[in-house]
Parts: sequence; structure tokens; C-alpha cells
Amino acid sequence: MDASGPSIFRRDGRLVCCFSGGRPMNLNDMQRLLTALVDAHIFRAVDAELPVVLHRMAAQPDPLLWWLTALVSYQYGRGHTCLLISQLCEQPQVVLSIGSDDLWRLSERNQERWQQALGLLEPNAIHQALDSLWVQRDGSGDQAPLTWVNNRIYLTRLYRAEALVKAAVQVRLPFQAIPQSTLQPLIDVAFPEAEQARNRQEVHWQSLACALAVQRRFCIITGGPGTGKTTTVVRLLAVLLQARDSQLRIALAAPTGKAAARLTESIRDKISELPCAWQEDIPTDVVTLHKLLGARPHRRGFRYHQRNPLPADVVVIDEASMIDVEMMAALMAALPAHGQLILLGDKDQLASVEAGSVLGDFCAGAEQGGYNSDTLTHITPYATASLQPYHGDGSAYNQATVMLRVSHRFDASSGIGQLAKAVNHGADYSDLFSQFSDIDWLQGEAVEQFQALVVSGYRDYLELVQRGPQDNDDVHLQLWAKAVLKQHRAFQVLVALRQGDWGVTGLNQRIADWLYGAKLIPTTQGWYAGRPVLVRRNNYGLKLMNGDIGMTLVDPNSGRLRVAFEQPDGSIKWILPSRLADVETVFALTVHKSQGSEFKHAVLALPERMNPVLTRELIYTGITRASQKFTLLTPEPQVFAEAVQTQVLRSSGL
Ligand SMILES: Nc1ncnc2c1ncn2[C@@H]1O[C@H](COP(=O)(O)OP(=O)(O)OP(=O)(O)O)[C@@H](O)[C@H]1O
Repeated sequence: MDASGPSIFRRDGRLVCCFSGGRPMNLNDMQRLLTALVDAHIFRAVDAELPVVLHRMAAQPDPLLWWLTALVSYQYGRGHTCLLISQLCEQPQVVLSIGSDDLWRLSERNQERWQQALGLLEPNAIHQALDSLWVQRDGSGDQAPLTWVNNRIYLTRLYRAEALVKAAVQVRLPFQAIPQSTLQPLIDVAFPEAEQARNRQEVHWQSLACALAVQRRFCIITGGPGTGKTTTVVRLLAVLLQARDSQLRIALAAPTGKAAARLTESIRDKISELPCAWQEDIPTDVVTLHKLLGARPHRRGFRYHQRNPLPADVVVIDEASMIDVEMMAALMAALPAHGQLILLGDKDQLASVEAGSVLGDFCAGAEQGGYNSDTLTHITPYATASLQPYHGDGSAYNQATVMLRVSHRFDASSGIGQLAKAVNHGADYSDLFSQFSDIDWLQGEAVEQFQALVVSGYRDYLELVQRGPQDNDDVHLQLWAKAVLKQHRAFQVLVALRQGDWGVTGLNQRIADWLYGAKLIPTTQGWYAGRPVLVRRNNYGLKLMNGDIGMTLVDPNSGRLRVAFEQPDGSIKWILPSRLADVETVFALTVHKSQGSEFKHAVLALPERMNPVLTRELIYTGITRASQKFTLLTPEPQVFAEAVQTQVLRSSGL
């Protein structure tokens, strides 16, 4: 802090801070400040509660220690796995993303306390405060709830998770080379297009990913939408089975039920493109990550862990960007010692809701390759062009990562692809909307067109709902429900926020009113035919997962409403509305919940005012949910520009 800042000293063994002429900050002041921050909805209740609980277990009356403890918890709530001490001291308001917009809700006295508390943030004082029973150094102990490592303070369980992930990757890095005489012919069969890339002297990243993945027990295949992650993994599994052992036990999983269902469908399609003799050993059943690890209702921890590892030799996880650090640690812990892990995902998508941005951290620098000499020795023989431009001294994770770079879904004529790319690089996108017909931007007054767009977007599935099944037997009921759910996936309104006119709640209500006005739904209240619902919490009893989407339909036999959910195996599960407690209407879906889904036409509606949730990653994720048409809706166009310039930066030690 500068010379005009506060003086900090110890009094009666306590650290106190004093502004010239002001009162020192004591524990009482700190407690009041923490309570006020909770009351002002800046902190979560648990952030202020944590030091209180720890104090009960081991009294530590140091206001700075309380402050740091609350801040570590607050940052965890915002997705950071740790608190970086130097950054906190240099730019506390930036690190904490708390500005005058938030602080005006505090009383004058508490604003003063806030300033005093910021004044406490000085490296030496912090180091002294961390010399405490609540804190362990360098992860050496096992008991203290906080861990201090170099410049970082963690909640100890997150430190442990991160350390476990790092160690598990490290042990899996050594190559398990396959003779080139065995591997090359298999790769040639699996990736026939690689030959054309060789003729053009271009790197064929898919076949290179295969060469790397089959020779390492840990591999990440990242790439934007349609770059062939699933295609590559199906082919590389076939190569692996041929090269190593056709009896390898392969497990496939994804973080959500929707993503699992989508991957199941996609894998089935892709297997049929393989040579017949290779098809039968590849599994097609994709489960959720929770199911894979054996989540148990009402119990912490999973059935599979270090002492009871998964019965699998190879584990493939799709949509890995959604996995938080604790889940990744649970997954790594459950891998058998010889187990091979392949992660697929788009590094540029939104990070997990919970703490950490594991895939993003793993993939930092992936664009440059960063392959060291050892990695190059093992993969160069399979490269279709020189890998010299990708030579470097990248991280350990870079050595295990291949980034696919060519989108086969969006070519140069696709506005969705161009827009996603421009947003991702923070580049100018303004001309794109006039150049491409598959992207639209409704701004300001054009928002009036939104109603017409939404009614026509949802009309097709609602007419199918009204039409009913062709026959009333089970087979036709299933066919009908599947057709309705499929049609429902053709169009989706996406939003950034939960609350407000342009959030889930406001828009759901408005859209329901419009659809009712168009006579497409019979009412807007309670349960009704055509009401799409989103499951908000895992329900193990009903085997429904957070994020699953179901459709309310009238059973023509009983006249009663039932909700149809499509299972990963393609069958329909019918559930009575009365059994569904934690669901909400989903005419508008948050971008967060849309991860792992794809819609022919996605409409992204942004709010009128900037909000910390609005980031480049959110916009990119929203755009890439659309496969054929993307519409952006901004009552206030500037919000889009600002969001594109705002990037998510999460602190972690990975
Ligand atoms: N090398 C290739 N040549 C031609 N087409 C390809 C190639 N690789 C993939 N494709 C096609 O591109 C489309 C997208 O592939 P795929 O589903 O594997 O991509 P993805 O990265 O898994 O997509 P996403 O995760 O966005 O759904 C598919 O239609 C696939 O058949």
C-alpha cells in the first residue's frame, strides 16, 4: 500500500490497522463488515460464517485472518480455487470484482470498515496472519482447513483436489510407445483423409491426436464445435483396440445426461463409418460422470475411488470443460493405476459452475502446441507435415494435448463459425451479420420481432403436441414423445441471467403469454401440455439428472398429464408431474445449462445492462449451441460489445 495508507501493527497479539486519525480495525469491526457484506448480497452467508466456525474450533482473534478466510471462501464461490496474495494486495477491488456499484449498499460506517479492511492487505501482514492454527503450509499437514502455498491461499480440500489432479496427470505422462510398424497401418485405415493433408503438407490434427492418445495414459483432445472430437475418439478407440488388446474395458461418460445422450447418438453414427471388423468392440453406452463414479443418494463421496477403482482400462469423458476441480480429482482418484484417461472438450467454452476451470487450465497454450523433444520424438513419425512450428517448452499438460483446428460443421461460408471465431479472439464481428445469412442480430427496436420469432420457433413442436400420437399404444406414444422432443430441440431461446425481464424467470413468463396468445398452449399456469421442463437437481430415485429436459404431454389413454424424458439409450421414461419437485419451465434456458446441447436455431437474448456474468466465454458458448442458425438479441447493443471484451480469469494452481 502507498505511504499515505493505513498503519498496521500488532496490539495485544492482535493485528490492527489504523488510518491516520481513524480507529484501528478490530475483530468486532471485521465481524460487522462481514455481516454487512452478506446483508448487501455481496458475500454469501457461508463466507462470513466460515471464520466464525473456525474460531469456535480454534480461537484466532486476528481480524486479518478472518478477512482472508472470508475472502478465500468468497473467491471459491466465484469459481476460483485459490486466492492469489500478490494480486490481492496490488488490486484488491479488481481481484474481488467488488466496485462502487456494490459498495453503495453498505452504510457509511461499513464503507469505512471496507476501506480499513482493504488497508490490511499487505504481503508481510498477510504472511504473519497466515501463521495460524487455521492454516497449513505447503500442503504438509492434513488437518487445517486452509492451505498456504507460495503466493496462494486455498480451502484445503480444493488444494488437495488440485494436487491430486496434478499428480495423476504426471504419472500418466510417460509414453507407452507402440511400434510404428503396428500403429501406422492402423492410423492409415482409421484416418484415410490424412493422406490428402500430407499431399497438401498440412498437419492432420485428428490422426496426430490418435497417435498421441494411444501412446499415453492421459490425453486431451480439444477443439471448437464440429472439429471432429467425437469422430477422432471413435476412430482412436478402434485403433487402440486393434493395437493393444481387443478386450480393453472402455467406459464413456459426460458431465450431464443431455451431453451423454448426445454423445451416445453421435458415437453410434460414427461407428458405422468404421471398417466392419472394427465396429463390434466399441461401446456405445455413454453414462453421466456421476453414474460412472457411482454417486449414491444422500451420501458424500462415490462408490469408486482410490481403494475401489473403476472397472475400466480406458475412460473417455466428453464435454470436459464442465468438470470442476473436485470432480476431476474424484475421477482421477477412481482411475485404476494402469487406467488411461481421454478428455474431450472445447477449451473456450464456459468453465464449470463449481470452482476451477480445469480444461481451460490444461489447455493454456494448446494453440501453440508447445511440444518438447520427447513428445515430438513419439508423434513426429505420424505427422503429415512438419511439427517444427509447434515445438516448444510447453507445460506438462501441453505434452498431452492436441487441438483440432478445422471445423467440418462450419466452413468458411458459415456465419456461425466466423462469428464464434471472431468473438473468441475478441476481433471485430460487426460486418459479419450483413455478410452471412445464418446469423442475425436484432437490436434495440427490432426486438419487437422477437415475439414473432419465438412463436414461430416453438410452433412446430407445439403443433405436434396438439396433434397427439398416431395410435394410443405404447410404441406410438414413444414415437410421438421422441418426435416432440426432437422438434423441441430445433429451436431454443438462451439467456445469460436467471432473474429480470431478460432472465429465465421474466422471459419464461413472457414467452408463455405469447404462446398462449397464439393458442399453442392451453394455459400459462401450473402444468399443461407442451410445457417443457428442466430438472434442476439430480434425482437419483427417478434417475433424472440436473439439466435433463422433459416434455409435458397428455396421455390419450387416461387423459392425464405425464412428462416424457428421453433416456441415453433413446427410450422414453414417463413421469407424473406430481413426482417432479425441482423443475422449471424452459422456454428460456441459461447458457450455462445449455452446455452439452445443440439446437438447429439458437436465439441468445442478452439483458439491457452489463452484468459480471456476461463474458466472452458465455457468448461463445451461446453462439456455438447453434448448428444452423443463430440470432442475437440485444435491447442494448453495447452490452454485447462489452461482454465480448470481458474474459473469465479464474485463479488456480494447475
Ligand atoms: N476428417 C473429417 N473429414 C470430414 N468430415 C469430418 C471429419 N471429421 C469429422 N467430420 C464430420 O464433421 C462433423 C462434426 O464431427 P464431430 O461430431 O466428430 O465433431 P465434434 O468436435 O465432436 O463436435 P461437437 O462436439 O461440436 O458436437 C460430423 O458430421 C463428422 O462426420
